[in-house]
Amino acid sequence: MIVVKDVSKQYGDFTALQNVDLEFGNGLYGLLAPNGAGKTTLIKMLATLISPTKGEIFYNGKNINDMDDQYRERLGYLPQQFGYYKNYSPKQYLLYLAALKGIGKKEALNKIDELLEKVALSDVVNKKMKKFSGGMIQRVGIAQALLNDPEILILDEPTAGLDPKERARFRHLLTDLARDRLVIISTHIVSDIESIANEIIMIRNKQLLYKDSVADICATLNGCVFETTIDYGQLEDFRKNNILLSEKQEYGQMTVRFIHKGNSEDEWTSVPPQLEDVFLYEYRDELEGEN
Ligand SMILES: Nc1ncnc2c1ncn2[C@@H]1O[C@H](COP(=O)(O)OP(=O)(O)OP(=O)(O)O)[C@@H](O)[C@H]1O
Repeated sequence: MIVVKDVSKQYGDFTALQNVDLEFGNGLYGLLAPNGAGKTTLIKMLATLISPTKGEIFYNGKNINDMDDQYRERLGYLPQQFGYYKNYSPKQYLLYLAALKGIGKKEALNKIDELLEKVALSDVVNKKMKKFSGGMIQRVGIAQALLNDPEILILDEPTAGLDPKERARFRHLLTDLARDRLVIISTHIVSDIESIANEIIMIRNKQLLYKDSVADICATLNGCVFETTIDYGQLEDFRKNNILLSEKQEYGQMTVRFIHKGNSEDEWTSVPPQLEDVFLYEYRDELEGEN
């Protein structure tokens, strides 16, 4: 189990994270927040690439920085941008990394075959990676993170740039990997993790906002999410009085999904909150500039 205890991280005068407490057991955890919220900072601390300015991180009761290699032997990590050699085949690349990790060649070859099968790249083991799609490269990235059979697997925005089909494949793979290990994946895309994460972690204003199941996080907006149809001309006023989540134009009218706390109106339909609703609601200030 990993315990993050009262961890803060400063970059010079800038505070990236403040007083974060977290616990991770086995299973799949989705670290969900907009860009710049501090996901990579947390992940780099969990991977011992940077140290907390304050607080400690423990693995099974021991400080991970003190554990040093003992911890890293148990860790698989895929950074946001991972370096690979495009003229190498996946097999050559993984053999090279295995050698760096001190894994013997025979053992490495067996392991590499097994891993490339797991990430569905068996038919391209000897093909140069320069022809690979973004999804295929990310799967090579996962395979390299699994070389040492890690108890902990940490993936920083692994679905960036993937198409919907690759994302779906990724979700299956992650579910499979999380059966017998701790998997932490960071993303700003709700649908990447909504259906697969045991728990979602949300960070806002440098602090932990939620660490809970999707159902419990959604329940924070129970009774507050509605849909209705309005005339296009009413949209501006509607925006002033409600928090708009989405709008769709249909036959000259607008179907809007929105949040309203307080008395509702008869023509509004109350709908069950989705994780996307909570995301848009909680990060409405951060997301404002993006649309
Ligand atoms: N080395 C650094 N020096 C100074 N500020 C940094 C450094 N690394 C990150 N930051 C700042 O800390 C904040 C959190 O960055 P971080 O990369 O952890 O966010 P993130 O949620 O992972 O976003 P992204 O997905 O864009 O990487 C940002 O405001 C960022 O500019």
